[in-house]
Amino acid sequence: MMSSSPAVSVRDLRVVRGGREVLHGLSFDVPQGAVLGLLGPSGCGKTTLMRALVGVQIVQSGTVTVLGEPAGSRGLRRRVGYATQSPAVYTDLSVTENLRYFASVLGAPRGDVARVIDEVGLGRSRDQVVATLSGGQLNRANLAVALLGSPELLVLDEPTVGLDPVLRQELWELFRELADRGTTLVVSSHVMDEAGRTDRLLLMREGQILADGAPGALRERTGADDLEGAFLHLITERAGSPS
Ligand SMILES: Nc1ncnc2c1ncn2[C@@H]1O[C@H](COP(=O)(O)OP(=O)(O)OP(=O)(O)O)[C@@H](O)[C@H]1O
Repeated sequence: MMSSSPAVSVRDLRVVRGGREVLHGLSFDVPQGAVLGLLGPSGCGKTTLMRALVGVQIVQSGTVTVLGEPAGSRGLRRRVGYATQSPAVYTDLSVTENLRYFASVLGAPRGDVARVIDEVGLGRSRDQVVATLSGGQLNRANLAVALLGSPELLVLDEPTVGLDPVLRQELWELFRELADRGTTLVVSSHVMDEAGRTDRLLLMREGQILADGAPGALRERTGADDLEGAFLHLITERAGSPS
């Protein structure tokens, strides 16, 4: 059951970067235990929005409430996990050494290290130095850090980039399992076929929300066979309507 109070609530969020407004007044909620997909072309503002959710982005105006507190509050530090696009792990340490280090920094239980290595499927590479991992393994090591401490909200910036279809599927299964246990996930992607695995989709374009809803409902509303078609339909519709 999803709880009635949303895990994330964003109202009229405006962000300026490099002297230019890049998020133009976004509003949306993410229910607890939902997997929200953030989709849109490169540069549309996905990373900026995620930075605002974890509280590392200076915002011009609007509010971002996470688990009942303003984004970035001290009390949220252990309750929110964030995996950035560029891996934060140390290249000269092994996978296990990295996770032990981050577990101690985050105050996560030591037993978490083995759990998260298993969850991301890096068991066979646990003692490998990060510099020698493949791109996909590196991605998963980075994701494992975000899973330490079992945060209630996971914000994952393109976690499946560079992974083969089998690994991508495994990771989406993990996201689903985490959501079933009550974790809320915000996952960005620019791969449309991944969007169908989410509970809710936020389609973004040029710093605005084009659509917000369940993948099936978006397909139905636009009459498109797939989400790629739905996305294109919405862009055309928007272009044709007076704003
Ligand atoms: N440090 C920065 N200074 C100035 N402008 C920036 C900065 N970082 C991002 N931007 C601009 O903000 C806008 C949104 O960028 P953002 O990284 O949020 O997009 P994105 O949707 O995550 O793209 P991608 O999928 O390529 O990661 C872009 O126009 C980008 O050029």
